[in-house]
Amino acid sequence: MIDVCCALIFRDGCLLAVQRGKHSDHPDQWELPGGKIEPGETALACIRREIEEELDLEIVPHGFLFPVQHDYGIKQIQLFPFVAEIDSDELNLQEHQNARWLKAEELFKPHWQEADLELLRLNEKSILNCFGENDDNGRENQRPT
Ligand SMILES: Nc1nc2c([nH]c(=O)n2[C@@H]2O[C@H](COP(=O)(O)OP(=O)(O)OP(=O)(O)O)[C@@H](O)[C@H]2O)c(=O)[nH]1
Repeated sequence: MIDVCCALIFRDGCLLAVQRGKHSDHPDQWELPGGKIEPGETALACIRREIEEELDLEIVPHGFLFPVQHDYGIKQIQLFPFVAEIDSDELNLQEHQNARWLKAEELFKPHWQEADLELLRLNEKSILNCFGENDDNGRENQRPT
């Protein structure tokens, strides 16, 4: 079982999704930024390191969601999701070919990796709540339902 951490990063009521490279496992599919936990590393240290390496960003994780286990046939992974926010607008993609900020109603639009799809379905309610967090201007009321 491969232990992998990933981050649900929210900014301005949107969730960050990133697209894997053309020559990676699962080419062109979308995922949450993150990566494998290294030996001796805590999950928290892992997610901070991976986000720094992949996006050139510092995050302060402030919550976590239910993990999922997924069997891809050739590999089995366990995915540990953290929730985090960032202030910066500056994403510097180091490994991914693309990034997009999803609105709540776009959550299932990207072609997610299978494990992510399970993770999003399992945690859907909590994730939808995160889209509205920190929005005390009532802006969420103006979103199409
Ligand atoms: N980072 C990340 N990996 C995911 C997600 N969902 C998912 O199934 N995976 C799988 O988890 C594994 C993590 O691999 P990775 O390539 O991102 O990890 P890493 O940065 O440590 O890679 P490396 O071994 O090339 O250094 C891959 O098999 C990937 O397909 C996700 O949302 N984020």
